[in-house]
Amino acid sequence: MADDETNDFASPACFLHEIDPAYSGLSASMAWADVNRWRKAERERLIAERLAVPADVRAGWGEIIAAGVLAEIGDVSGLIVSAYWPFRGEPDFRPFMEEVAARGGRTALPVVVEKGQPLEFHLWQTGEALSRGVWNIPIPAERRPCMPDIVISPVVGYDPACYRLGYGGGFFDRTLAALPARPRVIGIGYSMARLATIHPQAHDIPMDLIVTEAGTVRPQADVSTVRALT
Ligand SMILES: Nc1nc2c(c(=O)[nH]1)N(C=O)[C@@H](CNc1ccc(C(=O)N[C@@H](CCC(=O)O)C(=O)O)cc1)CN2
Ligand SMILES: Nc1ncnc2c1ncn2[C@@H]1O[C@H](COP(=O)(O)OP(=O)(O)OP(=O)(O)O)[C@@H](O)[C@H]1O
Repeated sequence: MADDETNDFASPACFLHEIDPAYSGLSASMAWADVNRWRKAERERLIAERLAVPADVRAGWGEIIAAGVLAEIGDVSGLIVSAYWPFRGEPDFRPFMEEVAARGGRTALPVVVEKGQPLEFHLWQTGEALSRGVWNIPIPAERRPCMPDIVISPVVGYDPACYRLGYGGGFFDRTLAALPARPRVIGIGYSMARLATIHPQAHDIPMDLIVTEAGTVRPQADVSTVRALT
């Protein structure tokens, strides 16, 4: 057979582009090995792109995002809110933690106990001592494990179904899967971190919503559910 005859059949026609991007089912379009490779490359690209944004612009976006989260969570008195110590150009949520404390909430930081294991959350508020944990990430010096009511989860990338791409440790997914009660999980990031899909896998757990400087993203499935009910 001549080459040009086989070419018609070399790869099947792909209609994936016709699938509604709101489709939040698991990605069957790529094998995990390919998804994993793609995620590695996307993480590098997204981190490099956000670090290329001037620090003062990022800081301005961070303030807008923090205000958006505060508006979203409302009254936090009596609640435990976990945030994070920022690195690699993540929005700086330390002022947010101060604001939560000023409003009567308690704050916590995530702690990597061991690679491949769920995170722990430990109470920490501004001014309290920090020590260095795994990967030198600052963690509370005093160990006071807690169960947060709200978890703020910084994203490297996100998609319209509110799936989160992180740094590749699988920590938040493992943690949410292991917690006895599910906290409210708010992903936060710059709108430039948006991806059409992160190619969700069985282990990926979507955020309840994602707050960016350009607005709030809720899983599109919710939108169609609401439409279907009205
Ligand atoms: N600010 C902040 N703190 C956080 C998180 C976060 O996303 N942001 N985490 C959210 O989960 C946890 C830390 N997650 C991390 C996951 C991977 C790497 C990391 O450096 N990974 C290496 C690869 C390591 C490996 O493959 O073994 C790398 O990227 O070079 C760092 C932190 C807890 N603390
Ligand atoms: N609940 C789980 N149980 C076991 N392995 C898991 C679980 N969740 C994630 N993993 C594994 O962790 C690895 C990284 O997953 P993934 O690419 O989703 O990380 P990520 O969400 O970007 O990272 P992070 O949450 O640390 O920021 C994968 O190999 C995945 O199979």
